[in-house]
Amino acid sequence: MASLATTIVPASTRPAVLWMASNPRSSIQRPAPPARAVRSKASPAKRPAGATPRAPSSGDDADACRVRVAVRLRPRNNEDLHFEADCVELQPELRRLKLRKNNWISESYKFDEVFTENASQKRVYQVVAKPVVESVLNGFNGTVMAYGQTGTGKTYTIGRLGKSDQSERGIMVRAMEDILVDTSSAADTVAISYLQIYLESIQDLLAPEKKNIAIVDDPRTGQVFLPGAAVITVRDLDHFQQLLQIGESNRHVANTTMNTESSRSHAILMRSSKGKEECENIARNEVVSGDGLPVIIKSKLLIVDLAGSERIDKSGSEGHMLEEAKFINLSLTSLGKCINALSENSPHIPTRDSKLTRLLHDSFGGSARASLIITIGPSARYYAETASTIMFGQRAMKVVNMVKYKVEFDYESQCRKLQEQVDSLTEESERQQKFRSKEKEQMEEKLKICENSLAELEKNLTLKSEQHQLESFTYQKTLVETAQKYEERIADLTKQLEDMHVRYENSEDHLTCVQKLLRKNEKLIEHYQMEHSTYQKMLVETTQMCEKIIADLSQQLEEMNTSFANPEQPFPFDNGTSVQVIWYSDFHLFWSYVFPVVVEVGSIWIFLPLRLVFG
Ligand SMILES: Nc1ncnc2c1ncn2[C@@H]1O[C@H](COP(=O)(O)OP(=O)(O)OP(=O)(O)O)[C@@H](O)[C@H]1O
Repeated sequence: MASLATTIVPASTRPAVLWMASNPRSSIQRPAPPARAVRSKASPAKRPAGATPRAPSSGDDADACRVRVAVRLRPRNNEDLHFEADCVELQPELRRLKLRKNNWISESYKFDEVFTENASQKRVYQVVAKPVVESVLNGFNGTVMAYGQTGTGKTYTIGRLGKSDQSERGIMVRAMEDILVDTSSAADTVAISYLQIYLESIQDLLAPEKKNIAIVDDPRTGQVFLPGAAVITVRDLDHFQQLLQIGESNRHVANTTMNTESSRSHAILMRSSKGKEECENIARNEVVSGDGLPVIIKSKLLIVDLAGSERIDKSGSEGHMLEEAKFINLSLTSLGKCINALSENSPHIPTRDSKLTRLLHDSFGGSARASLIITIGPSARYYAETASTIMFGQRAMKVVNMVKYKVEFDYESQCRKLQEQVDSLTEESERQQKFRSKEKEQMEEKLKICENSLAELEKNLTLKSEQHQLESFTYQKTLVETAQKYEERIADLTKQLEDMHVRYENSEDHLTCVQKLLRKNEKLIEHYQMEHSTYQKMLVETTQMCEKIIADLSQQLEEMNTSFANPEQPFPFDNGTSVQVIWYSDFHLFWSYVFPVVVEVGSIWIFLPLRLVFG
């Protein structure tokens, strides 16, 4: 069994990895789907449903699952210009590389692709990484790894951000670009972890406080996990580039004689994803037989930027850097051993020798589709390092992966779905309960209002009834009283009537009496009239007589006055006789006035009743 340890020249290193998800529980082996374009947002491609699970064994199948290896030549740098001789000659059209040991000895090596120093980043991605990315998007695990001597362009090829110049973008950014284009569904997620293996300790480049992260193997499926690593969901490409930048700033880098920015750790970017539509497809057609459980395919992509191998005597590493270089070379040697074992179909693969090989256990030489790009410099000065790298690539080309299609029942999603249903039902139930209790409260309130109204009505009714009773009583009383009054009145009236009858009868009697009296009075009137006329006659006569007397007397008086005035003339009543008349007017009788007339004649008083009768 050939060992890479013997072929890899101990040197400095700087590895990096991008990791994409896997299914830890159930896996079903399936053949690799034919390579095709990365799915577009508009029409996401489905994995062929009829693929039959089987492990590649030989011939075309074995070749289809073989690790693809491309070699990339770095352009000359200032140091290379000092050495005129190149040790490599590329024949890209033949996919061959000629390695010249000296002017006489040279060897040719065939690779899956040979990139000259003029090869663009885009072309490198399309040839080396894109098929793996497509494979990952179809549900397979995939690994892209860069290996090479320090300063030959691994980080340039893998991790270049290309923010200012998009054409400079490396494999990590371009892979994520394709993944994000494919991950259009809201159900799909893209999450990454970015780690470094530094001094045999796995550290989180996105959460630097996480050091010495443990590797967990699933003995049943052979899957590798890093449960302690931060998993960040990628929002978009800008976000991803920011994450890469953060990771790069946390990566251990040193200035060596061979590279001013030499990575002192292996960087590993892991990307995990899951596709709902594919799961449904598989659930319907292939995997699930009527149990109705959703399945999910998780695929994992690892992009690894290995630390560069370096010869300590050439890199000039000392002290801590020397310590770093030893660890780097140790892990790379361990990787070489594993690749040797894999290339020779050895029953034992010493993956447990280093953190790097443990981490790559299921991704390189495991169940993943893998591509390796080896980077070399042109200078003959580094012939041995270049030769070692080429041999590493040549052995890697013999590694055949057992590409597996990872399917697992999506208990988590099913559980989440059921939980959502339970939550929704609970929410609905609570809502209903709230509604019912609110309704109950409202009903109780209404009932209370009704009861109050009823009580009020009853009260009013009682009051009214009492009032009515009182009124009725009063009315009855009044009625009785009125009846009594009427009865009394009737009695009175009856009595009055009787009285009136009596009086009428009496008045009739009286009338008869009056009539009788009238008749009597008529006679009396007649009598009185007669009497009146008699008296009138008498009055006239008396009056006449009195007037005569008065006249006589007046004459006598006159004569007497004359006598008094003439004393020689004798007074008619010289004998002393005088006459005086006295009148009384207030004396009257029925229908007549009686005037008493007193006449004094001499010493005799004569009383004369004078009666006036009015007819
Ligand atoms: N194809 C290329 N075109 C242009 N420049 C390149 C190319 N490859 C490498 N370089 C340059 O060479 C230098 C070293 O490259 P890089 O750091 O990528 O090497 P490395 O293999 O990652 O080294 P290390 O292992 O020490 O980290 C960088 O300045 C880089 O820009």
